Amino acid sequence: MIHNFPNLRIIKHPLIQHKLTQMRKKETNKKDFRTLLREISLLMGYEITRDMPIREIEIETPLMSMKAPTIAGEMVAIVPILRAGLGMADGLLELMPTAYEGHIGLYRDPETKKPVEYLVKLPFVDDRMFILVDPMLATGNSAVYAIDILVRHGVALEKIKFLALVAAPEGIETFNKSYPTIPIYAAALDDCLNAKAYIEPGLGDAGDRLFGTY
Ligand SMILES: O=P(O)(O)OC[C@H]1O[C@H](OP(=O)(O)OP(=O)(O)O)[C@H](O)[C@@H]1O
Ligand SMILES: O=c1cc[nH]c(=O)[nH]1
Ligand SMILES: [Mg+2]
Repeated sequence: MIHNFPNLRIIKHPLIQHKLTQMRKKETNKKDFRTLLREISLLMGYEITRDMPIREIEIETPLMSMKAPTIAGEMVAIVPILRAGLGMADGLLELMPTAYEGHIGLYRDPETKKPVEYLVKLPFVDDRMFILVDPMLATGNSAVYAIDILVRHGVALEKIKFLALVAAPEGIETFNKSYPTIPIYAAALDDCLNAKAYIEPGLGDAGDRLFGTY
């Protein structure tokens, strides 16, 4: 089925695609699942920070002074939606060790599929770019709820990017009902949700595979 999601950017880098396939395999163990998620997130982080602002500063090399580029403005904030988002934050922090990190703890009520909030801790806004991360965009309820929190916290819509690993069309539909201008980066757009609102073909329960829980 052809979808038209203008704010969806599927990152097709061969290494990302290869590693995602490895993650999807049901026989991939917790250790490899976590390592692969960190590696993919680092690679996706490279892609989504292409438009970071740069400014010139005066420096001295061992030979002479020069004007050199450096990252401008406030350092980005990486905000994983707990728990599975933590697996993606690892890779982004490896790429940007000085990034600030916030946390939004949500779990999806098994019955209602609605998010239940259990923790919110965020850095000061200071005109900072906020990268919200969660591997799975299934119904989209968690992502929308988390962005609602960022907006209430004072983050401007144009300062928010959403980074997922696998997205379902239903999740993007829901996301775009509230936030059609916020870019969604993903490694794959899968087919649909099953009766339990799991993404098909998907990769199972990201949090449980990451932490060995059930
Ligand atoms: O788009 P949605 O339908 O909201 O589903 C996506 C959310 O569901 C899963 O989290 P879960 O509630 O299983 O918690 P966990 O990450 O701690 O495992 C997943 O990690 C996403 O956060
Ligand atoms: O497929 C899915 C859907 C929601 N949450 C997950 O972890 N996996
Ligand atoms: Mg989760």
